Amino acid sequence: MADRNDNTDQPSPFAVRKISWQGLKTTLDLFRYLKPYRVTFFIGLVFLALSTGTSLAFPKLIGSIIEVIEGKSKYTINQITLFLFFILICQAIFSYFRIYLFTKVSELAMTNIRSDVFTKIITLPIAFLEQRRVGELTSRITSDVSQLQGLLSFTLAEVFRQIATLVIGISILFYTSWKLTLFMLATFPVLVIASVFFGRHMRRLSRKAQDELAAANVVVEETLQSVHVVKAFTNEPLEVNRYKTILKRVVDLSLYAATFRGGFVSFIIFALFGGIVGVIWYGAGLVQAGEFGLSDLFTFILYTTFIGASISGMGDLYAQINKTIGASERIFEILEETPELTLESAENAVASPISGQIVYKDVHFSYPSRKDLPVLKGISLQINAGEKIALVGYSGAGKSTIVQLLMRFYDYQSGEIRIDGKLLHTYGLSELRKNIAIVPQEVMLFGGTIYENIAYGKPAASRDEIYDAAKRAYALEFIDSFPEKFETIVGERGVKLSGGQRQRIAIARAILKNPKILILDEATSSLDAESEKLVQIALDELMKNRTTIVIAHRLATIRKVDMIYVIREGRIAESGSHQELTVLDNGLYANLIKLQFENAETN
Ligand SMILES: Nc1ncnc2c1ncn2[C@@H]1O[C@H](COP(=O)(O)OP(=O)(O)OP(=O)(O)O)[C@@H](O)[C@H]1O
Repeated sequence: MADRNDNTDQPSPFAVRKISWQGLKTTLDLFRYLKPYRVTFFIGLVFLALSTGTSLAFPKLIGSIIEVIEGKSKYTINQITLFLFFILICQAIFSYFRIYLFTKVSELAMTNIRSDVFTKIITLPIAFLEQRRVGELTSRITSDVSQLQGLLSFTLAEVFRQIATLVIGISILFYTSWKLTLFMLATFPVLVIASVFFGRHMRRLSRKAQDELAAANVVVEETLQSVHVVKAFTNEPLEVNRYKTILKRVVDLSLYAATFRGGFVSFIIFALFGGIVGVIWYGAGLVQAGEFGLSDLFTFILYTTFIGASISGMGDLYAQINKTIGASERIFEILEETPELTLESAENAVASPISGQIVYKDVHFSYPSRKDLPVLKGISLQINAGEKIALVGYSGAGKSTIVQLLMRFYDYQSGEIRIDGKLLHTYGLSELRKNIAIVPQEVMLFGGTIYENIAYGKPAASRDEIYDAAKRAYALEFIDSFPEKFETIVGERGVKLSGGQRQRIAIARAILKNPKILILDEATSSLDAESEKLVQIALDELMKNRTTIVIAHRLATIRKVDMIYVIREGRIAESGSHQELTVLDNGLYANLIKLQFENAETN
């Protein structure tokens, strides 16, 4: 939990900024995802234009009814009302198709963006992914893409409608009476300036509140993730207080923002209606002077309301577009990264035919996130095909790092790693990794059935192969003890398997993968005697005929290996067989054995 508040160096997703051309270009670039659906999109645009047009016809038609009342029209009230209904029906139909088509296009395009972003994330090197928080990457796929979808399904239509309302509305008004239009327009600058000024300040405040809310969510997320730790330390009150403190900041900020929003809305209502009252006052004078018909005044007032509403909504649209640009940039950032492999190459990869001889020669390495800190300082070792070696040493010595380099999770800086005499990077990534299986310390089970979890080792495996793997991993006895057997759901929402059972699932996975090279990261926590025995037999079965590197914690495994390498501070301090190393005077291994395995030996 040490890194719970380390998000300070990440730019806030709600940071306030101006719309930049570069950002706008990025957003437009993402429009290429619309390309496959351009015909549907275009038809949607036509419906958008039609529905905007019909809604703009309303004020005119209502004006026409007044004309009938004034006796200045050649139509009857019924005729015009009928026409109004006709327009209403048209508008309903147009709006329906506009919404349906835009939603269809945006859903399809967003699905493509989401799967592209996910594909990119999953094919990026571990070094890149390690530097990001999981939550941050998830939010790119969820909220950032949703924001973009909002632009397509809603904001775009609104921008179009409001601009059309402004242009067409003001043109009709000029045509009706230029004097009154100029009078009306004179009241607008006040509205515009106020809405820009207040709008900017309010956005800043609401973004701060959103930031705080996001921080509050992080507390919930992290507390739930580490709920065992929280409860073990009886720190429930501490977590609740932490949450409450942030919530209070959210409320304070929101209330402060509300005073501005309240003031702003009041002002807008006052200014908008004040403007309308002004227009009525000036227009009524014109009607009295005979310069202007009553119906025209009616039409005029309705259009003015439309236009006023459009202008006051502009600030909101600006904010939406701004947010969308931010979201697009974050999506692009991921899409532009260079992946370590392509999905196609991974799909078509077959394990390169190797025998499994491994050579490390003077390998130096430091992690990309801590370049100045050498972790491996000249590792040299040789493992012949089918041999078993153990890496032992204190925590943090570099044992896991040695095997991570073999999987090419990271690239070493100098020295050489060869498999069957060929340099590691001459193998394709997937072809290499298909040759290696890892049984990790902490076995991760995916939500799903036991069957699916074993099949993870070889998704194309037949039922027989999976049963056989489970049998050879000594997992059948516990799988059969569940009523649903292989169909038992495990993972977050399913049955909780014990440490030993999880390990046997991992062993079954590895058996199914059938690799030439096996990496065994033994669990430090000991299992009960019965589980331990079963796991050990299963491991022995798995290690047969495979080059095996064990990160060893158990005496039972260490005794059986051909060679032990003792790692200290990134170097090989001692190497030899168990017998050779235990007799070394003041030897590191002898000490380790004494410390770690004293109990095991006496058992
Ligand atoms: N992803 C990483 N980024 C930066 N530093 C790392 C990373 N992983 C490990 N290290 C550092 O590299 C050093 C060696 O770690 P490594 O995990 O290889 O040790 P280990 O011998 O396997 O320890 P353990 O037995 O506890 O797993 C440690 O100092 C660790 O802090």
